[in-house]
Amino acid sequence: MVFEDLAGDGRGGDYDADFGAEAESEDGAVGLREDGEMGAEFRQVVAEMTELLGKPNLSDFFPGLARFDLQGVQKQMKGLAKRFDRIFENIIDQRLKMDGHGSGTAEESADFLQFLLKLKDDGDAKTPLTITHLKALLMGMVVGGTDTTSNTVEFALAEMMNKPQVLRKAQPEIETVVGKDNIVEELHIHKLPYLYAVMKETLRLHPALPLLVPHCPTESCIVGGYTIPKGARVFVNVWAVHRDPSIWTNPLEFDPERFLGDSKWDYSGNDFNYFPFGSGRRICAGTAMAERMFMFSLASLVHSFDWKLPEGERLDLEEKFGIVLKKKVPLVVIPTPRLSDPALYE
Ligand code: HEM
Repeated sequence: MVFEDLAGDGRGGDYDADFGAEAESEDGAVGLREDGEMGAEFRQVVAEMTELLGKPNLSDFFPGLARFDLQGVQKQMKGLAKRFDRIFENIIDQRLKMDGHGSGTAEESADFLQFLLKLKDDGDAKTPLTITHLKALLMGMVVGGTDTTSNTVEFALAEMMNKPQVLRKAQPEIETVVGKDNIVEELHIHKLPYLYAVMKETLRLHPALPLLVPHCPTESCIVGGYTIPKGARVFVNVWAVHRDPSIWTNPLEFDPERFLGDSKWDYSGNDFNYFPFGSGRRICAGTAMAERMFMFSLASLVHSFDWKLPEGERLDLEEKFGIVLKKKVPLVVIPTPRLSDPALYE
């Protein structure tokens, strides 16, 4: 197994050519053929949407030109939104059909979607949850939470391989909590302070959204002596703040230790020296999930495998700047199992 392209975007060529995963079902409905194909299409739409979100759009800078959609960004985005919608409808339909047959299958797989559908059915007359809300929520989660988290895990592993003493410290910590005869489970991840420091340090050096998301004041205001006019597009360069030598000692060094002990840094959004998840009312809605996904993925990778670079490969930590920060060259590494029982890998 080669661990590569965590972001799932190592694609090239013509995306539309791949958008052929549709088939006419017996009842004439157009649907996606197989779960696997749906998964591939899904990953592709997420990647395309993330890329498009980061594309500078003339219409944002010259609103008078917006109706011409000169770069076709709006048109492309509408197309992607339709593709997303179709995928979600398919998944929801499948789930509702399972429910309808009363086979018990849906109950067995009581997952987040199941929970949302129940919430919709139970209904709250004051703030009803409709299928449209539900689809919007799922879209927010996948667009906001997929590439951000996977890119952070990829950077963390790359940094750990670049600094083997970090890996050598993380592995025994996990081993003590989990055991070499066991795989990582969610209950373990709260007992790994060193790995948590690795996560914080990765988010300092490589914040997944280096300029946060564009903000726009509803009223003119003065910040630090500068007037920010109503409606201005404001980018906050958290990437630069996280590397500011007046705040951080050796800012360019990957050093998880700085987040250990009585470290005062947290990312609750109250400290404008360290805020990888943003701040205020629009702070990341998925911080808790990001923590769990990151910690679970990285702990599992580091606990279950030793990692090395392919023969002759050089470790490259360069970043590709965009609205979502990612590695310029995807990490390609070779895992070697390290757990005591091969059955744990089945
Ligand atoms: C390492 C992982 C992640 C990082 C670094 C991150 C970072 C951010 C940042 C910086 C913002 C903008 C905050 C601002 O401008 O002040 C944001 C917004 C958001 N994030 Fe995340 N995020 C991550 C994972 C997730 C996950 C897993 C989800 C969903 C499950 C998620 C959902 C959202 C949503 C919905 C918003 C928009 C919130 C709003 O505008 O009210 N994020 N995120």
